[in-house]
Amino acid sequence: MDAPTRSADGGPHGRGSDRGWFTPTQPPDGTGAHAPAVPPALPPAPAPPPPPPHDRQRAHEQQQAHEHRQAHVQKRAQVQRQAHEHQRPAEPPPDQGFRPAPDPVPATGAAPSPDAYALRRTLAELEPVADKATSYFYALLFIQNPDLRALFPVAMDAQRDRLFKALLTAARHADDPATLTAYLSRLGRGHRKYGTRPEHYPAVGECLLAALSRYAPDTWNEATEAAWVRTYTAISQIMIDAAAEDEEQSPAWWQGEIVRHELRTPDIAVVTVRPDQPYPFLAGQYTTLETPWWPRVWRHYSFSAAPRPDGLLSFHVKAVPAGWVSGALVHRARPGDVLRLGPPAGSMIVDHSTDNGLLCLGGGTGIAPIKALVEDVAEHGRCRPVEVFYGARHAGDLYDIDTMLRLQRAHNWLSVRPVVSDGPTRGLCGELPAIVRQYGPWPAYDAYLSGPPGMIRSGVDTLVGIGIPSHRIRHDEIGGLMAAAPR
Ligand SMILES: NC(=O)C1=CN([C@@H]2O[C@H](COP(=O)(O)OP(=O)(O)OC[C@H]3O[C@@H](n4cnc5c(N)ncnc54)[C@H](O)[C@@H]3O)[C@@H](O)[C@H]2O)C=CC1
Repeated sequence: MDAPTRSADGGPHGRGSDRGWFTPTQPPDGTGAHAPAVPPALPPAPAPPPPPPHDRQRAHEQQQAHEHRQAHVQKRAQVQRQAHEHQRPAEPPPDQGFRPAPDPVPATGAAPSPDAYALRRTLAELEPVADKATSYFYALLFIQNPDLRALFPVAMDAQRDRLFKALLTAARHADDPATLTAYLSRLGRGHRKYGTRPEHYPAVGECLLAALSRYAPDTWNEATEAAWVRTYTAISQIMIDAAAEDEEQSPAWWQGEIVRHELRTPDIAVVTVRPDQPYPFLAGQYTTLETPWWPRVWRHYSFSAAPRPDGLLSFHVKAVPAGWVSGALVHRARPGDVLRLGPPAGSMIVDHSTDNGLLCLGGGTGIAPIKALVEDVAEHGRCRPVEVFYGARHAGDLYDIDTMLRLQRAHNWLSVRPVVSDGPTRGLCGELPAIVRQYGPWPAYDAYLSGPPGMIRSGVDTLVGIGIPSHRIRHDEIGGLMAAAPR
């Protein structure tokens, strides 16, 4: 496809005036301007002393063990750095819906840059016709680039417009380079599993601009177009750089063979898979899964166990009505079936630098990452109090209560309280947040919430209301959760 003749004379990320329309640069060397601000990697441990000559075999084994440990330490540091990026405050969720800012003034009250102002005007005008603009964007993209169609699911359901939404989300944060870089880097890494390549970006950019100019004609002019070109160029570059950097360290996806499939209730299964190569992650994180029956349809699930010596990964899946992936994973999947896994993500990880207690709220299958956090605390061997409130609508929905009570018996620092909201119970009855409030206050606790978006919202409000500062409350993004709701 020919490069358009639009100009891009520098932009919010300092692109030079000679850049023109988007042109991918070489993969970064790790020191590029777009490298996310992350903590430095752990320093390498000193090499072991040279072995006596008579013990070469043992020395060889020691050297291998040392290299293995080094690789493990570096990998863990990489995962921690990536998790750190997720912890940035105000990081935009990947799919927060097509809700352009109605007012082109940023929430901070600071005056927007001219580019950000132009972008927000376009988005405000686009809002009422967002659906039409999205449809037009994809129609144009696939007509002009038929080969790109294969990167998307056969049925373009809710996931269909993720790309467009993400671009618009990014555009909204044009004046916040740190947030934007963290968000886009993660997006770029995550796009590797879709087969996205640098040469796809100009094609997408062209169609994006065509859709914007068609559906926001009143605010579209040469200056606006130049602002969008600059922004899209910067967005693309950050994503490409992050993907290239990630490519040196991780595969685009992993394959995982199902080795165990336990149906815990008629619609909830615990699925255990063996990845085809080591899969580094931290307890509390989540991944994306694709089944063989619905190619290119990916859904998020949390790891329900901390990293294990045997490398197996487990997930709790609830089949929801009309849920393609969740239905297949619960009702169709069997040992021997092979899934694909994306990279790990998420910042709901244990802060091991403090001895604060952990107050955990797990609602429904949201108990999965909470169980992983408990195992993580147990592995670190520090006796921090951990209080788990495990909520379900009915007593029969507490499908993992036996496991949680077994953990409680094994660890005297752990307390597990089942809570039922809608049905008869001999135990605690009510909504999780209200029950947790009754047991408070929780002055020396960090809070971890996982479950339906409504539970997280009211849980956060309650916890803040009883004095837990918001920086000590962790949960996955609400917008991301809604997009991630098992289907
Ligand atoms: N499978 C996984 O790995 C993970 C799943 N999740 C999310 O957890 C949710 C689990 O869904 P279900 O098992 O169907 O749970 P559910 O809808 O049966 O509810 C579980 C608990 O949350 C409470 N709750 C629900 N809405 C509430 C609200 N608005 N305010 C206060 N409490 C509320 C219920 O009373 C119940 O105690 C899904 O949204 C899923 O996306 C979250 C993290 C991991």
